[in-house]
Amino acid sequence: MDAELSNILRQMPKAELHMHIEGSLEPELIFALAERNGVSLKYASVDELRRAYAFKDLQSFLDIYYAGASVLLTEQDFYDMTWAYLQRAHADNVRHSELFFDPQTHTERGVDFGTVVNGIYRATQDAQEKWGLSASLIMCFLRHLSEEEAFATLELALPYRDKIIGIGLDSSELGHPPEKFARVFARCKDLGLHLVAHAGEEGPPEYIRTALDLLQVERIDHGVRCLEDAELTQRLARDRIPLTVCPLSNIKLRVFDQAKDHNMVQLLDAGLVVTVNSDDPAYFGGYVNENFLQMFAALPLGKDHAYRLARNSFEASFIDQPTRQKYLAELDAFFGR
Ligand code: HPA
Ligand SMILES: [Zn+2]
Repeated sequence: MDAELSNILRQMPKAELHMHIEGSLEPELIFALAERNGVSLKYASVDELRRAYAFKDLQSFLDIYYAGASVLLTEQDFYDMTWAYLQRAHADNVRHSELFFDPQTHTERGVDFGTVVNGIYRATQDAQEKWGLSASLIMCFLRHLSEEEAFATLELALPYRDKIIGIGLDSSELGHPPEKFARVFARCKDLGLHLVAHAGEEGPPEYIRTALDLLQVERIDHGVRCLEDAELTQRLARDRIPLTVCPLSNIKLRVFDQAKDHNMVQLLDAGLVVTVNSDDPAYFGGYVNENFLQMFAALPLGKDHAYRLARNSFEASFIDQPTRQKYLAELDAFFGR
């Protein structure tokens, strides 16, 4: 890739819409927090932990991801993790980020819901103040747990309603279809929360359709398997339902073998509102710019695609209209449009 294009990808303003904050926990920070909190890990060193990051599918990743999150206990831990991510996002010229968090991973271990939200939220406020980087929180339900447990988590979240912009659905996709959570998503919609769900990462296109029809989500996280269903693909394009695609995640979790096999170009050619995101950057080999760089190096993508992907990221976001217009104006100026 030529230097001009790689500079454009690095420097263009962008939004990140699919990033699990627990997936930004770098091995060094896992070890530092384990020591600070007296938590023992089954890995002897940072290197040994990093060597375990050879995944064969989503579940083999999730097992390690939940083990890594076990070092998080105090509000300061959640703050430090979030601050480390926001610094990297700022360095990648991310202007706006929507962060997923998984409260059940922590409340199950006896960590208070408020400890989780307050630590993450305080870091987002500091990023706003320091750099003007806007960030908001999307609370995910773990789909391998029951709908009843999701309802209980929603109850815990109600006192923090003003700190949460939306609801997502993550963890093991196969065998846990969207309809399992139809009622709790309906309740979240009544509360005025934005709705998204992981669908069509490992699961079939049918899960994308049921996420739209039964959960009424506004965006699909991943969604790369939509192309197996032409009618669904047309619907996503016509209704401008954004897909938050995570290229390095897809490769690490064996959804595609290599970067050159990714279907990003086909998704764009189908007229879909594609965005590029890092998913779990500490585990998958890079933050958002690295995802752009590796896709553009491997696929026939150029400057116009860069503009379109950055534009999509702001259009697909849940930011207020004046802020969106401000970011889009900055983007147009950057590209001289
Ligand atoms: O990519 C993912 N898929 C499902 N659940 C997750 N939780 C963190 N990352 C992921
Ligand atoms: Zn994800």
